[in-house]
Amino acid sequence: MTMTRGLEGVVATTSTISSIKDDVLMYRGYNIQDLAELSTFEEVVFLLWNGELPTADQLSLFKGTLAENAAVPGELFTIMKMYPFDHVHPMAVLRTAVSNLAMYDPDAELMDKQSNKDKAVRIQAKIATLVAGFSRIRKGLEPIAPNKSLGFAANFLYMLKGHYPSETEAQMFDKALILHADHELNASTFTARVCVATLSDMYSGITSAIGALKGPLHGGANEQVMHMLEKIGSIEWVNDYISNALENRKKIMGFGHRVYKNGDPRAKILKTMAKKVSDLKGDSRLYDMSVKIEDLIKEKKGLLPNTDFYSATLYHDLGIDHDLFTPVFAISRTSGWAAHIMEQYNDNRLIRPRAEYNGERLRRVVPIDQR
Ligand SMILES: CC(=O)SCCNC(=O)CCNC(=O)[C@H](O)C(C)(C)COP(=O)(O)OP(=O)(O)OC[C@H]1O[C@@H](n2cnc3c(N)ncnc32)[C@H](O)[C@@H]1OP(=O)(O)O
Ligand SMILES: O=C([O-])CC(=O)C(=O)O
Repeated sequence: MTMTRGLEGVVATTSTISSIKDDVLMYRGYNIQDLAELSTFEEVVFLLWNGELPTADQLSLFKGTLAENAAVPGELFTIMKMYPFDHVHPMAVLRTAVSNLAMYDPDAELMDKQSNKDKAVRIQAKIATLVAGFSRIRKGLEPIAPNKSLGFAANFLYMLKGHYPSETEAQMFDKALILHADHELNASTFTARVCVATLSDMYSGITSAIGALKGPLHGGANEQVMHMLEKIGSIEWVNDYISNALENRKKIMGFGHRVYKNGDPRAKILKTMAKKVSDLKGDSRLYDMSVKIEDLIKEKKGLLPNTDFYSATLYHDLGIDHDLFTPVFAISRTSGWAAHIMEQYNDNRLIRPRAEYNGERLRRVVPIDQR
């Protein structure tokens, strides 16, 4: 048996959903740069789940189905109102809420292909409503019902803020959703696949994936990037902060990647988007700080930003609360998780690696009165 720490370089499955090769990320063979430029999040979700981009008719039907399924049972919001808002993290709320959602789905345990596809639609549609609803509830506001005439991205921003986003805001958010939708066998997707490979249900798979995404080494890094920017405060303090952090061997959130060694292609696109939105806002303070941090980390450590770095500035400038950055990531990644869950079911085998035991051996049990 060979042991690889953190499973680095281990190929654990085959997949037709997304690929990373020579630092190019593709969904179903399409470069994400092209998808971000020429498609919408709904088209990408359809692509991930069906293997093909939709025709205009298919897209219209799919968008309608998502919109029809966006409302969540009122009981869920009643339960949310009882959460202790002062210390609960929105990712903990989301993890619980998605698990709770299963209780209100009479088909939660059905395992045939069509039932799983229908469940994927329901979870994808409702997860945005759950995040927006919680955000309002904790501010003492009532959740806003989904607006069926809006696209997925615009509807989320509308339910979150209570007013319609501008076309540019909706477009930038839509592209961010596209860029976060899937990423091969990242930790949360692997978690989802391990979970459902026991033939557990899709809600369990998505719930466990949310738990894995929450961590700061994975999706939780985008919120931590914002904490860092807040702590630094101003561009003139970047040098001191970063030098000090590196001297103390602290990890800089939003930098480094297990797979990309020459840069995360999503970070480059998100950087351009963050610039556009900060220009639009007329306040480039965070963007300028971010660029300086990027230059310094590259120079001092040779590390490049990952998807969580510039998405933080972008989400901030889109007016999203900082602790909702990771739930927003989860909204998008639900599409990828669901695609992988369905792929796992299609050719399932229990995922059960081995551990190389390196603890003590052949110990004698001493009775309790002699210990
Ligand atoms: C959507 C996503 O999940 S993208 C990733 C989001 N996570 C982050 O941004 C958190 C910060 N980054 C990291 O912790 C890492 O780069 C990870 C978790 C992304 C990848 O981890 P691994 O592949 O296991 O790399 P590992 O943590 O072993 O790092 C290798 C070396 O680079 C250093 N390094 C890696 N990332 C960073 C960083 N962000 N800041 C400072 N040093 C770093 C490590 O300290 C280590 O150095 P050493 O060999 O001298 O000890
Ligand atoms: O692939 C990874 O390890 C992490 C990542 O970038 C993602 O999930 O988007």
